[in-house]
Amino acid sequence: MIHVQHLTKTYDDLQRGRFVAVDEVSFSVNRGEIFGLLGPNGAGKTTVLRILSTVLSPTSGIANVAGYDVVTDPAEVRRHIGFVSNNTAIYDRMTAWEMVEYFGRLHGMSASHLNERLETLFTQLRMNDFRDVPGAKMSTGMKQKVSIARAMVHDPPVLIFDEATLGLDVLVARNLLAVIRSLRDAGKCLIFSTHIMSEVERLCDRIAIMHRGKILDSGTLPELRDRHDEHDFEELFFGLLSRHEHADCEALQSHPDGLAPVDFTNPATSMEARS
Ligand SMILES: Nc1ncnc2c1ncn2[C@@H]1O[C@H](COP(=O)(O)OP(=O)(O)OP(=O)(O)O)[C@@H](O)[C@H]1O
Repeated sequence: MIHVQHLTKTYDDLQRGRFVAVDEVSFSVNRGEIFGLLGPNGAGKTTVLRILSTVLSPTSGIANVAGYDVVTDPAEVRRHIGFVSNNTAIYDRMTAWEMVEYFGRLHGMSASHLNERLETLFTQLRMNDFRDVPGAKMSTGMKQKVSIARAMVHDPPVLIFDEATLGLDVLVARNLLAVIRSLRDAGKCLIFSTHIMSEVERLCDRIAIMHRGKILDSGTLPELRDRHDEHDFEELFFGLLSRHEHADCEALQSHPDGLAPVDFTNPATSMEARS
C-alpha cells in the first residue's frame, strides 16, 4: 500500500545552508498493518508524512501510495489517504456533523452516500452524543474525534497519523490508540509517527527508528530486540541513537563547525517513555 524508496528531502535553510531533513529513507507498509515512525523532535518524521500526503514534494526518491506516485499522481494519492495530526483546525461555528459533512462534500460524495457514511462513522467513533455541538464548545477529545472522522469520511485505505496523541490527556490518547487498532483490524494501512516509545511498543506491528533524517533500523519489536540483543525497548532505542551520534561525531571530527552530539541522558531531549 505504501512504498517509499530512497526518499530524500533537502531544505535550503538560511542558518544551516543546504539541510538534509530526510536522507535516503526506504520502507513499505501493508494493508492491515500499523507502521510506527519513532524519533526525537526534528528526526524528519513529519517531512516524510507530508511528502506521503503530497503537501511537500521530495527532492529525490520514490513515494508511492495505494499504487499512485506522489509526484505524478497527487490527486489520486489524496483520494486514497486520510491525514490526522494534532493541530487540525476545527471551525468554531460548525457542529461536529457539519464539519465532517463538509469534508465529505469536498471529496465529491453524493448527499445520500454521505449521509449513510456519516451515520456509520459517528456510531463507529462514538460521536453521536456530540454531533450537534459546535467546535467552540468541544473538548480536546471531541475535536480529535472530529479530525479522525473527517480524515476517514471518504473511507480511504491509507491513514496517516502524525504525532496525533500530542497534547491529549491519557484517556483520550488511549481511546485514539484503540480506534487506530480497530482500523488496522478492518484492513486499513496505517502509518503512525510519535516520539513516545510506549505508544509504538503497544500499537505498532513494525517500527522504524528515525534520527537526523535517517532510518537507523526497522522491523517488528521482537526482530529489533533480537538484532540488538536488548529486551528493554528504551535501552535499545537510546543505544541506537547514541551509536549513531558517535559515528556521526567521528565523521565530523575533521569539521570544527560540525554539530555537537545530543546528550540523551539530558531531560531536555524530547523523547517520552510514557507508560
Ligand atoms: N521548511 C523548512 N525549512 C528548513 N528546515 C526545515 C523545514 N521544515 C522542517 N525543517 C527541518 O527538518 C528537520 C526535520 O523536521 P520534521 O518536522 O520533519 O521532524 P519531526 O521528526 O517531525 O520532528 P517534530 O516532531 O519536531 O516535528 C528539522 O531539523 C526541521 O528543523
